Amino acid sequence: MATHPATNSTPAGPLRSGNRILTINGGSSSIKFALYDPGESLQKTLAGAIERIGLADSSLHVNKPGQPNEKHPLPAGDPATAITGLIDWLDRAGELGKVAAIGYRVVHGGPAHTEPQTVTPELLADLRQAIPLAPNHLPIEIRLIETAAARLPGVPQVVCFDTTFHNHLPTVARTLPIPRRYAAAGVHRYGFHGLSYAYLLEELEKLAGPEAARGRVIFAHLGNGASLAAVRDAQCVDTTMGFTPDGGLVMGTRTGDLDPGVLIYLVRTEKLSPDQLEDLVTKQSGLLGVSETSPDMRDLLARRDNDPRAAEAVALFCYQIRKWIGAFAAALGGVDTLVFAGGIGEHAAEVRAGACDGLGFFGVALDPTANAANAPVISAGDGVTVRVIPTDEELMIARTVLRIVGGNS
Ligand SMILES: Nc1ncnc2c1ncn2[C@@H]1O[C@H](COP(=O)(O)OP(=O)(O)O)[C@@H](O)[C@H]1O
Ligand SMILES: CC(=O)OP(=O)(O)O
Ligand SMILES: [Mg+2]
Repeated sequence: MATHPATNSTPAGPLRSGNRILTINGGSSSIKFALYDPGESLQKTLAGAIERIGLADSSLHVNKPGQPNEKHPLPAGDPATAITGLIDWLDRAGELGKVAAIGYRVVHGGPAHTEPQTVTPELLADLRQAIPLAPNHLPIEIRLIETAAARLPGVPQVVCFDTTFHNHLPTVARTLPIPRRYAAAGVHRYGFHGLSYAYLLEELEKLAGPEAARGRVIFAHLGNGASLAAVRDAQCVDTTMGFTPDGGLVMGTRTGDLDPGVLIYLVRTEKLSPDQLEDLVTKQSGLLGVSETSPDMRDLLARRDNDPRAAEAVALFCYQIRKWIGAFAAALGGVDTLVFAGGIGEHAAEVRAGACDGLGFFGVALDPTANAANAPVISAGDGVTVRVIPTDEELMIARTVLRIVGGNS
């Protein structure tokens, strides 16, 4: 196959202090980014996000360590416009010329790509083939890679997959109960949010020691997309998301697990096309569908005293997390540590309290004051240690880039 220079990224030698690694974490409504100096301690020099992509009031938020946060209007009708705007802004800010490598979070690499690697035309072709496995994420992620590569030709690019953390799921957790021939074609549980889980596991070891990190741990990554992972002896033994990031726990706009009979019913009675069905279960459902107002937990918590639909959406989210904690406690044979992370997990005390409510029978009890303060440890008593750990997918991407593209000078 002919190579396209803009997307044929090969390592360009060791990264040096003063160079920058640009990390890009693209989602359906936001793009998070960061710049790292690849010197000794891999220091973050700048971070930010483009939010509300596709809406009239999209904006660029920038945070430089030790300086007040900046917010700039940035027209971003679609992700390609957003990334172009970001690159233009980095150029004006004098940062673009320092970018010596780019790392991307890519949600799904399909069956063929589960380990981080440099970007090649062949990889991009395979990612295009894998779009039906993550239709809400992959088209955007591919556009981001292509657009950035065209603006920064010759700069090495590395992709890091969300699925890598779950590569060794036990067969019993990996298997979906459909005819075996589909499993052979790659239809099985993959699991996602793996960069976040890998970071949280490392942080847990730093905070609580190797024994805790090798114990029975349940991680709850609760953001717009949300999942839980059960980890024992530092290996993932099960996770809520499945073949696509649409499964498992109810999410902002995604159903999570749903009786397949509902899908058959909708196709039969409403004559929905595959695209319409996808839009229904991935964009109109979840917290948005139940509340009829918003997919955003902040909005729902603010409304729930006056709007029973918002209250029901919050209650459903908490109830499902509690059920998954119970299920994963069974899978692990008990729980030593429970970790909350992600925008909701890190900031919404009410959700953590709701999720843990009634779990005292197996040793989960929260300290209400610590929980309200989003403290690092929010449990009471000597049962399960419940922690809040801010996640950092960007740092995991930067570390991977450094490993693949070249060491420190
Ligand atoms: N202070 C807060 N209280 C409650 N929810 C919050 C708070 N801050 C952020 N969130 C929620 O976190 C979610 C976004 O999480 P995030 O991890 O940033 O999402 P993603 O990376 O999946 O786009 C939204 O539902 C938002 O309302
Ligand atoms: C996998 C997934 O759902 O990612 P996000 O939470 O970023 O949408
Ligand atoms: Mg996220």
